[in-house]
Amino acid sequence: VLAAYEEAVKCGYSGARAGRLHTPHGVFDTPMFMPVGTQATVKAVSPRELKEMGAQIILSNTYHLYLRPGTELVAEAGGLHRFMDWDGGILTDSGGFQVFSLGPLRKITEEGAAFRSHIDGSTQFLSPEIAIKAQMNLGADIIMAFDECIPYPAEYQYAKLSTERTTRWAERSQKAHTRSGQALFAIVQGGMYQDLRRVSANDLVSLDFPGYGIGGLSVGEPKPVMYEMLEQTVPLLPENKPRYLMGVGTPDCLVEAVRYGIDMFDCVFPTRVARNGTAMTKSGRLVVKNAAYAKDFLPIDENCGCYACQNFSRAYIRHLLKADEIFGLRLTTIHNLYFLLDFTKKMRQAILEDRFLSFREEFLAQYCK
Ligand SMILES: CC#C[C@H]1NC(N)=Nc2cc3[nH]c(NC)nc3cc21
Ligand SMILES: [Zn+2]
Repeated sequence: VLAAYEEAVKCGYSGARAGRLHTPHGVFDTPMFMPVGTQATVKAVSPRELKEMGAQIILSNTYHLYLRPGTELVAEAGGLHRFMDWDGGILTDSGGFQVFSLGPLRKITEEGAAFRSHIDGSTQFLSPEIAIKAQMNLGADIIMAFDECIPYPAEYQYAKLSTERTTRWAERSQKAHTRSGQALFAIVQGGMYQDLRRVSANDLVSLDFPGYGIGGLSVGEPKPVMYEMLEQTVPLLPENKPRYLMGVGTPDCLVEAVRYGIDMFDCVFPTRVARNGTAMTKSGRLVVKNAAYAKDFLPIDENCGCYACQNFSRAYIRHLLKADEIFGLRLTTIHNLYFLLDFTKKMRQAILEDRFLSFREEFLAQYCK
């Protein structure tokens, strides 16, 4: 039950694999894309629409919910599933990344991170113990250890000390985690240093977690560097445990990461670009707002099975976006989420039929970032 992972099929010539993730809210297929619902909602879409498009696990952020409305309040409401009426899987991030990327940082000590709330400027403090207690209150199926995020770029010495602290904090997260039926994943750090990545992975594996996140990639480094880090790190993680590449990403990154053996992804990209009128297609991005589509009565993608493509034209969606109609954002968001969910389903099918490498070749040949 603890996010037990059973590997169904391993693709011969790469690390790609298709598996199933067991959680208290169901058994879910991997590779999987998790729509981001930072503040207990996936922006502009309802839980019913998420179900309809095939979403299995969604992500929420402890940092945001801790600051507002408060994780105790969510616990009193019956937990995050009840609060947002979502009966699928939920993964919560620990706040480690957001503390470093959102709140004006005050001070990091061995104890934890002091910061100012980006909402009201109040002084706040997160530690492994506080972040784990907050996540137990939220009641997600999978929760993340509280880590210290290495900025990019970072000096070797700084990256080394920070990675070692993340491992100590992972152990403290483990000790603070007392909720059964809920899986705690560790987060592999190490910046862009292969040796630190290997040390981080080995140290966390010896602490024995039910799954492993990989953090600090896709932060602006050249893609070959990201793939090099994956090649060095993923093989050190147990084959029978899920690997989650945090915050990634675009379809080309997904297909490469799956090739190296990544099972789970989350990314704000599809929902974020949808809100400025950009649709994702297998040939790259389509800016529906462009004048070129004013009289284009075809759907965004004729082969797409989503609600937007089945019922509406580019001209109509462009009209809504130009008129600042909320329904326009809803349609581009529905399409982008469906596109990524369907893409991971296609990758899984290709792995099961042992044709993943040709699937990857064909996709990359057609897709331009
Ligand atoms: C360094 C580090 C780290 C990771 N630590 C935690 N707790 N969450 C993350 C969320 C992310 N989103 C993105 N987007 C590119 N990268 C992420 C990295 C992390
Ligand atoms: Zn569509």
